[in-house]
Amino acid sequence: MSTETKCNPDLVRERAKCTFDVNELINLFYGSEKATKERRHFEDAVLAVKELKDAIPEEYLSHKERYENGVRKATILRDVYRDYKAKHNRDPPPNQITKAVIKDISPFLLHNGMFVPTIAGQGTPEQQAEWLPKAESMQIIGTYAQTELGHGSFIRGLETIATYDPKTEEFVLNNPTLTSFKWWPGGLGSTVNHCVVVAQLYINGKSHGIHPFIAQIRDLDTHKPLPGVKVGEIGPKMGFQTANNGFLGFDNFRIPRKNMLMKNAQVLKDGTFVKGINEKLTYGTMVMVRVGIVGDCSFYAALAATIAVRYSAVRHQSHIKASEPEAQILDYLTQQHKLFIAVASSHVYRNAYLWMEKMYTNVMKELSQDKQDNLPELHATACCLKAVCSRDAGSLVEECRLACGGHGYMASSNLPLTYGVTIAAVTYEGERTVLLLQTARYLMKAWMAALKGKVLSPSVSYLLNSLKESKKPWQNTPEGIVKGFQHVSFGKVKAAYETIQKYMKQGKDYEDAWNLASVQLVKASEAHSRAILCEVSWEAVCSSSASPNLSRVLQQLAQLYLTYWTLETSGDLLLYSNITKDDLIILRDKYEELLVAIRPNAVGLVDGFDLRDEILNSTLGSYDGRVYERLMEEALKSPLNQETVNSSFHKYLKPMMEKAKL
Ligand SMILES: CCCCCCCC/C=C\CCCCCCC/C=C/C(=O)SCCNC(=O)CCNC(=O)[C@H](O)C(C)(C)COP(=O)(O)OP(=O)(O)OC[C@H]1O[C@@H](n2cnc3c(N)ncnc32)[C@H](O)[C@@H]1OP(=O)(O)O
Ligand SMILES: Cc1cc2nc3c(=O)[nH]c(=O)nc-3n(C[C@H](O)[C@H](O)[C@H](O)COP(=O)(O)OP(=O)(O)OC[C@H]3O[C@@H](n4cnc5c(N)ncnc54)[C@H](O)[C@@H]3O)c2cc1C
Repeated sequence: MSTETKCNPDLVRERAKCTFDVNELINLFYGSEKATKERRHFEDAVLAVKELKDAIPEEYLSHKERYENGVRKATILRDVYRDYKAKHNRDPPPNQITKAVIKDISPFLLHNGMFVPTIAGQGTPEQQAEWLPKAESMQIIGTYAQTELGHGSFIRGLETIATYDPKTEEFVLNNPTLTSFKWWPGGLGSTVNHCVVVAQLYINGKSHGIHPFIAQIRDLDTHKPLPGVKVGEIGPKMGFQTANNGFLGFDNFRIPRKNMLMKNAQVLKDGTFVKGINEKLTYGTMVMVRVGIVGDCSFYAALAATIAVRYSAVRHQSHIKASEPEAQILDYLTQQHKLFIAVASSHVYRNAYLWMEKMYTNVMKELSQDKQDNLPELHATACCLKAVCSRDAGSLVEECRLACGGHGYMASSNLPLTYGVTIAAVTYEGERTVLLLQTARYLMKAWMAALKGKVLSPSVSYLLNSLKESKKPWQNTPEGIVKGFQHVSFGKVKAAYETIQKYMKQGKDYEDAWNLASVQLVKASEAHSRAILCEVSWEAVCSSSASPNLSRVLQQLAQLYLTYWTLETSGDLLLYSNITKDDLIILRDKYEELLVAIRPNAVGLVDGFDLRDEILNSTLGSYDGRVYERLMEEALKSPLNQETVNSSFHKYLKPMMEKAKL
């Protein structure tokens, strides 16, 4: 980090006010002092590579140049990872330094994030032994090709076909229609030479559902598409410009039998199909990534909050009191209302991610012992938390951007790109509504079990408690608020269930009744997610090992989250809990007190995310607060400022002005 001496004086004053030890917060957030040291050490190693620095901002490059620069940097970054591993005999610690290097999304994201994990998770030991060493060492580069032009959400409807030919012991891949073309996979456009292709398996004319296959699609030497492969890039998007998303179609393209990933289902040489213990295990990589996305949401909220809070400490505009100098915009309570929820939410998502990671690890361990009982709970929880955290994080990033006024609209603030990237997570890895409806299926089953007095899984056991406690008075404490959210979820689950029953009594079948109740079902899932986020995050701060000074601030943040959402969803609470109008007025006052209490620590709290200037990549958010200098320095990099008079003056403007004189 930069030294205090060069800092903007407002930021120096802000840091002097901080009531807790920022380093303690950093170590707590990232796990330990050792983890912080190792992460910083690795980040230093990456940033020391001169070739990774961009000569001009990415925005001035063409689509093609941006991609090529992205690949160039991704390969150098990969070398740094490899060297670290060779030297330390372990992978680099979790870090976000890719953001400092690639800025947008790496063309290798899908290779590392889904191709390798799918081989590891869906391959037999022999298949892992064949492909993992090559994939991990980047001798082959791959992606996860599932979505098609016609189908993304409903994957049982995928149209890519893999027909088994027992004579040659091969699968024949085909994309018979335009809508069957793979569309979206990252890196597919021009980067990868392999992919996991998810396709409908046909044996002797019989369909056996969707399965993952490994296909080599480009020649390893020439990189030309192999015969029978049509592949390309899908073009510019809201973000993800360097992710190199592509399309792919096969025409009688043959792959050997061993290329079907067969940890779950298998196809024997003679074409016998052997079912796996649970066909949904084929969807395993998606579950893992959904868990990871909750962690990503924490990062994006932290990044946007760091930029907006630091900028708001530096920016002065208007007066709170006419007799006093222009105020730091951070002193306006409205600004605190916009920003502190992003700081608090980042901590909430982080704690939710750590909690989900544990659940994921336990279930994977159980699955390795053929125990599947907790898989439905994992799937349902990963779906709704991914859905709610990504939508909220997108809104928080956008609110941070708006809170920076005009300068937040500048690409150099890095808030527009951050929004484009964050909001993509609402759609990828399962569209929000679709995932919330998956959770709703689980909630309906849980509710029916609750009605029968059965024991419920831990994440939904509150449904039983709420059933018993519905008469208890409201308590204006964090624990009381957590219970309140559980009551809301309980009420919405019950109402959605009863709506389905109502339609069925009117003669509708279950599917139609489900569709007619689906707005309520989605809202029940959202309420369930909020109840989990509130409970998990409150428990995490209460059980944290932080010092009293830090603990006080972390509790304030967690309470801010609880109170913010109580006020945002007061209608639901009035409907489904015993909260009163007077309780809400007390909580409104409490919320405002929390904003004021957090205010002196705002800069310390975002410093506690320990995001380097290179990761923030923002004129508004750097540690030293040289906002105006950086805005001007970046503007001067515009190609239009490299010449005093642009040729368009002589070509168009001057002739127009002269014509106007006639
Ligand atoms: C420990 C964690 C470590 C974390 C490490 C972090 C690493 C990664 C982190 C960061 C990111 C890196 C990568 C980012 C990638 C970004 C690029 C994006 C890539 C993509 O988008 S890939 C494509 C993603 N596509 C989707 O998500 C499709 C969404 N659709 C579906 O998943 C399914 O179609 C469906 C679930 C909506 C429905 O499936 P289906 O029709 O087959 O099922 P239903 O009939 O509805 O339900 C039947 C039954 O099955 C249960 N079920 C469904 N899915 C699962 C599952 N995955 N697991 C278990 N069970 C499942 C469902 O609940 C039903 O059960 P019941 O019948 O009700 O009992
Ligand atoms: C940036 C980005 C990167 C991606 N990367 C990859 C990748 O690497 N590999 C890959 O395979 N895919 C990738 N995808 C594709 C992504 O997984 C899909 O776009 C996503 O799963 C949503 O599917 P869809 O586009 O078919 O949306 P649709 O399902 O068509 O959604 C459109 C609307 O229909 C609604 N809808 C659909 N089904 C239902 C239902 N059953 N009930 C109620 N409403 C419904 C949705 O709620 C939504 O409002 C990527 C997408 C993006 C945006």
